[in-house]
Order: sequence, then structure tokens, then C-alpha cells
Amino acid sequence: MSRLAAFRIGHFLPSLLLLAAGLLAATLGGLNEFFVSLFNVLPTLLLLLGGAFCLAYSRQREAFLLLVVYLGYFVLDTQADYYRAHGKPLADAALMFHLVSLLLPLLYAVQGLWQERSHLVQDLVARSAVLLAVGAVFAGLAQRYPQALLEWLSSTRWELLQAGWMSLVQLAYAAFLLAGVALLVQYLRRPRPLHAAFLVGLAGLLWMLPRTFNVPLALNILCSQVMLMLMVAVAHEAYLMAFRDELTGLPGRRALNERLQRLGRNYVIAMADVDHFKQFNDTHGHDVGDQVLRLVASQLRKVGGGGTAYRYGGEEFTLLFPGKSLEECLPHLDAVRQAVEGYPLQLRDKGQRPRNDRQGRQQRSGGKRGSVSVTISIGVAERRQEKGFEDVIRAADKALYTAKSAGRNCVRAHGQQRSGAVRERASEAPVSAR
Ligand SMILES: Nc1nc2c(ncn2[C@@H]2O[C@H](COP(=O)(O)OP(=O)(O)OP(=O)(O)O)[C@@H](O)[C@H]2O)c(=O)[nH]1
Repeated sequence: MSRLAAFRIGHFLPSLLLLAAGLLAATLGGLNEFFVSLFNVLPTLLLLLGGAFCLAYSRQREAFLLLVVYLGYFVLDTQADYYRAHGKPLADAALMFHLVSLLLPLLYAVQGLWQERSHLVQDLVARSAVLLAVGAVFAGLAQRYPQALLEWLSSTRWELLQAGWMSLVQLAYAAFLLAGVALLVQYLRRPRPLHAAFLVGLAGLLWMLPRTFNVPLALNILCSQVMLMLMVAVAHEAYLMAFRDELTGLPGRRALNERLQRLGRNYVIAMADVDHFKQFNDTHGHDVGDQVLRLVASQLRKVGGGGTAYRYGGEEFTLLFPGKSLEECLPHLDAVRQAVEGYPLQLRDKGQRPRNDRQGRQQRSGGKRGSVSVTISIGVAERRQEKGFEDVIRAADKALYTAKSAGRNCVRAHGQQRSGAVRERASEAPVSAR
């Protein structure tokens, strides 16, 4: 499985787990009193806590998605409660149910696709206006023309597409399909945990609606799980923002600091730095410089020997090898240095970027015109008599300085001078146009 695929599965995993737990709880039934009471209050609790959390961090879009799911829950719960208490539905039960089946996926998709504006108040007013306008129009129609509206909602428009398993009105399936396609396109264009959660949440709502009246607690459980998915995705994104470097996708400095606190007695730290990067930026521009940093990161990420790559900052990276000795790490560091050196970067406009790895490889092998390569220097140190990781990083930094002085494009270990170094090739001008 490619790293990209694993990364994308990671976007869906928390939501899928929550969905699976919800489906299990709803279908198995037999929940004890504690869980029944919990699911009776959970949607309201999640709206209050989640809504406050989202608004505090200016996540209006997610706050409104919580509100849309809650409104759907509220309307249906009123109907389901009456049905269970009296053994018969309210007079407007069918109308309300079909209305929610149609409007829930549509409003959910509209709020999910609606990007946040920078102006908080404007955004809140606009989103509230849409909800109020749609609510007012349909509430008015339901009051004045209940029968006509019910017929309009429940008439079969496409005979050929009608199937026995369909328990919602055709319009509702069309609304879910439209919402699903739009949210899928949004995810494919901008793969993020939140966009994945929107999709899985929609699937949860589709499963829930036909079971509103005949599966006890299906409504409460699934609405709670969808609201939880949204909140977990917001937290997931906050984590990625704090711990991942946006440009390279590697864990960032904060993630490194966190990991350094939990290291055992033996470890190796390497500092890697792109050679002559300032000159590279000046010659090819900052955008190409960014491409180079992504390329270097993609190679460092593959380092063997149990190492993990982090972006330390700027054009500097850290490779951490927990539980390893210097001798064990040196071959892996040199392999990664060679991998960066041997990987040509095709200079191209944004429009010519490859859509996938295969296309990228083809483009790279399809001619050397306009391609450049970069080299990195690496300084490495292991924990021995040094007291803490700060000392090991300092020692690795000193070794990096030695590697730079030794002509760059080489690996130097702390305490090692020019002779006997792990050094395949040194070049004073490693930024070579091919
Ligand atoms: N494109 C781009 N450039 C960056 C980024 N972060 C830092 N830089 C540039 O990296 C360059 C670092 O240059 P220096 O520290 O002088 O070192 P160098 O040119 O790499 O030379 P040596 O390390 O001695 O081989 C500066 O020009 C920074 O502007 C970034 O995120 N993107």
C-alpha cells in the first residue's frame, strides 16, 4: 500500500470506527439503562459542547453541521417519542419524516461545502439566514398545503429506478446522491480528515433514516455518532496542524520535541541540511525551492534502520533512530544521501505537475531538459556520555558543520574529522543543472 493510500485511510479511520460502533450499538440493541440514558441526552450535549468548541476556534462550518444534524434529530425525535408513547404516529408524521429525509442531506451538503469566510459575523449571519429561509419556506408550505406537499414529496418520479428495498421517498435518495457526489468531489480535490468525516457522516444519516421508527435508539445513536465524527475530525485537523509540517507532510518540530522527551537510553540523532539552498532559491525561485524541500522530505521519509524524519525548520531536517547505535545508522544515512543526490527534479510549471507517482516517474525519465538535482549534508551523533538530547543535537549540528566544511554531500559523525568519514562524493557545486 502506498504511503498516500495509508495517509488517506487515516483520514477516514476515526469516522469509520465511530460509524461501525454506532451501527453495532443500534442493531445489536439490548443496551443497558446507562447507555439508553446516555444516548437520550448525548445529541443535545454534543450540540452544546461541540458547538461551543467549534465557535471558540472559529469553525463555523462544523458548528452549523452539528446544528443541521441536531435539527433533523430534534424533529424526528419528537415524532418517534410520540409514536412510542401512543402506539400511533402524529398526524403530520409522514410529512415531517419525508421533509427531513429530503432537507437533511441537502442542508448537510450545503454547509459542508460552504467554505468559511474570514469574517466571522458575516459567515454566521449568512449560514443562519440559509437555515432560517429554508426552514421558514417549508414550515409555511407544510402548514398551508400539507396534503399537496406530502404528495409532491412522496410521488414516484422515476418508475424504472424504484426498487423494493427503498424505504425513503425517491427525492430523498436523489438528495443523498447529490450530496454524496458533491462531498466526494470535495474530498478528492482537498483530502482532509474533515472532508472524509463529512462523507462518512452522510452515509450514517442515510442508514439511520429508514430505521427512525422501527429501531429503538437508531436515531439517537447515529446522530450522536455523526456529531462525534465531526468533532473528532476537527480535533484531528488541529493535531495535524500542530504536529505536521504543511509543506513537506513530515512531522514538524513540535512532534520532534515531543518524541525527544520519550527517548530511551540509546539513540542516534542526525541533522540533514540541503546544500547551497540559498543559491538554489536565488537561481530558481522560492516555488522551486519548496519543490526541492518536498523532494528531499520524500526521500528522507524512506530512511531505513527504524529512523523517522522530521522537518526541523527551514531547509534543515532531523532523523531520529531510537534504540540504535551510530554504526547501525551510518549506512542508512549514506543511502538516503545518495537517494537525494540521484533523484533529478524536473523543473516545470504548476500546470505540468504530475497527477500521480507513475506520471511523475514517466515525466522524470522522459528527458533531462530543465532538471536539477540537489545534495544534502548530514551530521550525526549518538547518545553516549552526553547528558540529554539537547547535547546530542548540538553534537550532530557540529558534525553537520564538519560535513559542510568537508565539501558537502557527505555524512559526518560527531568527533570524526575529514579522514575515515562516510563520504561517497563531495562537490563544491552540488546544485547542478543537468
Ligand atoms: N523555498 C524555501 N526556502 C527556504 C525555506 N526555509 C528556508 N529557506 C531558505 O533556505 C536558505 C538557507 O540558506 P543558508 O542557511 O544560508 O544555507 P545554504 O545556502 O543552504 O548553504 P549551506 O547550508 O552552507 O550549504 C535561505 O535562503 C532561506 O530563505 C522554505 O520553506 N522554502
